[in-house]
Amino acid sequence: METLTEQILRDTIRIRPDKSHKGTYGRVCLVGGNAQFGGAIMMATEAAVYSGAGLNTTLTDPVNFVSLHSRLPEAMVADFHDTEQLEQLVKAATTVVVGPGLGTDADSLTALETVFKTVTPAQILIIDGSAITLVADKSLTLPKARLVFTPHEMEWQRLSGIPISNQHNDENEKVRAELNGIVVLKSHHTRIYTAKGTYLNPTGTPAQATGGMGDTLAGMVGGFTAQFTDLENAVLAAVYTHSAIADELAESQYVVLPTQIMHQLPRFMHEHQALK
Ligand SMILES: NC(=O)C1=CN([C@@H]2O[C@H](COP(=O)(O)OP(=O)(O)OC[C@H]3O[C@@H](n4cnc5c(N)ncnc54)[C@H](O)[C@@H]3O)[C@@H](O)[C@H]2O)[C@@H](O)CC1
Ligand SMILES: Nc1ncnc2c1ncn2[C@@H]1O[C@H](COP(=O)(O)OP(=O)(O)O)[C@@H](O)[C@H]1O
Ligand SMILES: [Mg+2]
Repeated sequence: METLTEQILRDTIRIRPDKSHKGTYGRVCLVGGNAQFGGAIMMATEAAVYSGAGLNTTLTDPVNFVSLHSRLPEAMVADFHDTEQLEQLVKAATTVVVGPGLGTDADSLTALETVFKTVTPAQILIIDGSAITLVADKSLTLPKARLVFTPHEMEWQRLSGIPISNQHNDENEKVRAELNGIVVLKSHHTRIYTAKGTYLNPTGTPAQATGGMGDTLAGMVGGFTAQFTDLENAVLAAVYTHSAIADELAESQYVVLPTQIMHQLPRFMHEHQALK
């Protein structure tokens, strides 16, 4: 297992060429946020926007439209119950993030199944939170796409069948290979399983142990993968950055809020950008 270093930032975060526009930096489509968990998709969306994704559209329950827009006018919104619109927006995306605050009721399942039916092999699909729980509970067939799973240990237990106490590298890698994607197994020592290798994230702090922290990471993975070309590096850099910013803030804070992390992204990415 390789331990990540700051090098992953220089390998991934690019100095932007002058000759570029919003279309250059990818389209993220985020699906989630039922009436109970609107905050989750708002945090994921805000994290994608602050990561620098060029265009961001959020499909959520309409009860979340006003609150999302009032804090984040940069994002576009649509109703996740509208299957036709969901299909259109998924088709247009570079990266789709599904699951933060999606919930597990019949409407949530319909939205997830529509995403799975619509996404194509060239597209990146980040499967987080409730979407992981639904895949496990309903034994859903995964689509052919560039898949990235972001489970915490309990979600990984549901999806992989491996109890938390037995989540060792060999067992985890075996299930990752079956899933045919990248797995970000989140914990106090997050490990990332890819076809090329297994990585340990050395950054992170218990000050991060608060609701919405993973929703924020899912949005960042969305933003990074939509704009940086190497999928594996983009995922690794997002995981490293999320917790490295938390470490900085935890030097003077008892708890670090997800919204504080995302607001540091433009500054942190500026400090770590590099030429190819
Ligand atoms: N503000 C919001 O709207 C929030 C919405 N959320 C959404 O709520 C839905 C349910 O997700 P939850 O994760 O809360 O519920 P889950 O039921 O999926 O998992 C939480 C349970 O897993 C246990 N657990 C064991 N190991 C863990 C680990 N390493 N990390 C985290 N939990 C671990 C926890 O103790 C807890 O009992 C998701 O869609 C999620 O996105 C949450 O992210 C919380 C914030
Ligand atoms: N003690 C800890 N040390 C380091 N990172 C932590 C710790 N506790 C939680 N985290 C991080 O916080 C995030 C929690 O994700 P998740 O449980 O999905 O949150 P939520 O669904 O509430 O948004 C993960 O990135 C995890 O690595
Ligand atoms: Mg989560």
